[in-house]
Amino acid sequence: MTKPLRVGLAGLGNVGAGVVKLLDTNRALVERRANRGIEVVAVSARDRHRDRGVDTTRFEWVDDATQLCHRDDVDVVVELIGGADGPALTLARATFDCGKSLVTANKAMLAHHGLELAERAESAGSALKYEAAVAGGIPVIKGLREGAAANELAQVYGILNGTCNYILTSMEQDGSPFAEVLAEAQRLGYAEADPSFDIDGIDAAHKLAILASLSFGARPDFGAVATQGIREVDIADIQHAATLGFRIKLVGLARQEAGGLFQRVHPCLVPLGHPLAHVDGSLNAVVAEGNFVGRLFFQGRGAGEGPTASAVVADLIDVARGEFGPAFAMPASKLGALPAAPQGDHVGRYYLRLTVADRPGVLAELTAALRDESVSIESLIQRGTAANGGVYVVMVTHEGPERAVRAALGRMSASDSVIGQPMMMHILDF
Ligand SMILES: NC(=O)C1=CN([C@@H]2O[C@H](COP(=O)(O)OP(=O)(O)OC[C@H]3O[C@@H](n4cnc5c(N)ncnc54)[C@H](O)[C@@H]3O)[C@@H](O)[C@H]2O)C=CC1
Ligand SMILES: N[C@@H](CC=O)C(=O)O
Ligand code: NA
Repeated sequence: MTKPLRVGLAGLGNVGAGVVKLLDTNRALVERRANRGIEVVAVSARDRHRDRGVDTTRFEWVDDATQLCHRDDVDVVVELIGGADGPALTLARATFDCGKSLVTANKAMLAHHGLELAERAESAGSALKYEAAVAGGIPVIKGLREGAAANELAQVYGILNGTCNYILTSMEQDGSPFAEVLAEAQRLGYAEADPSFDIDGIDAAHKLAILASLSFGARPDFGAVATQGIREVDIADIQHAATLGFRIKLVGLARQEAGGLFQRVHPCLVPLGHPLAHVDGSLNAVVAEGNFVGRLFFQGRGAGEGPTASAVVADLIDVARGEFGPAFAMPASKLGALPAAPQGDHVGRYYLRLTVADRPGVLAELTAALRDESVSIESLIQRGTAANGGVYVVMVTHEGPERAVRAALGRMSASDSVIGQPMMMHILDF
């Protein structure tokens, strides 16, 4: 049998410790599948003595993670530090400079520097593998890069952040307060080091930039993703949505439109009949639509130690087998800089929730604003009393350009009758 693949592991947090546990538990199986052993030889983290629930003292300790790739006894580096820049990026560059392969779960780094890293990997004849970076344990990178490679993809979208999905599901099912559920998601190891990356949609946007690159042959471009998180989603919105036959999910969506590549992360109303509506807790799901394969639906655990380690070790098995290939859908030199589609051109139905003073004539004011922007309404309900003493007015528009709906909302917000910030959300209609 070929000599074992020797791993230098940078980062021993949730995911790093999970990788060590998985390799311990499934050692013989991994060896059979890779046709050679996979052995961690050296590790690096911030704190040498922390209890990680697994023995890491048997590995060589390296204070400076960058040194891992320079060691003669390391064939492949696994980067599980995190962060778009800083030590993770330094290590990734150094690994390719050393002519070695890199496995990473770092979506932030790939969304910002994916093209550069793919070019470096190709020049070095090395592999850049990142299955864990998008939707944790779900094999969606392999699914799109390999399984769907023969298809023209019309759109790719899904629930890409386990922490947000866990929060929205708990708010809906138990009425739990936002802050309490976020703390629980952190305890369970789902959240990013800075959880605002989760709740502000940034983490999902990192993943969407990677999915868009794989799906449309674009260079990963985090800056082109319009991003809105879940901070403004109120428990009242969740209840109104349920009354109307929807669930609220944070959805990342990329599609080719007439004006270019549309990329957005935003809370959406998902009809109960759509499979995404039933993806709950820390589960993630990705939908891709190909011109020959039709609709693909990937679902599974998107965050946490075990599922993420599963994806990291799957990549290590690829490297052990010598299965390299381009990092994204095609060689880096062929990835295009696609123009971004104007967000206002997006056509769809929208949910609008306003809190208004309970007095005559208010509804007439609101409907006048909609009429002036040529937005037509499919349904309108006035219900419940908000905490600020106003009443909720909830509307669902007919399909139309987003620009017009935003303009109408702007007019409505300017009215003295509207209290506080209105909420506007997209309805997922495909
Ligand atoms: N936790 C999850 O469910 C998932 C995490 N990821 C990604 O995996 C990566 C790791 O995430 P977690 O394990 O959750 O983070 P974590 O915060 O639990 O662990 C980070 C580790 O990196 C170490 N570290 C920090 N600076 C370092 C440096 N300069 N040199 C060496 N080690 C250093 C820390 O000591 C710690 O052991 C991140 O890129 C994250 O976005 C991806 C998918 C799921
Ligand atoms: N913080 C992320 C972890 C996985 O990528 C999430 O909650 O999805
Ligand atoms: Na994955």
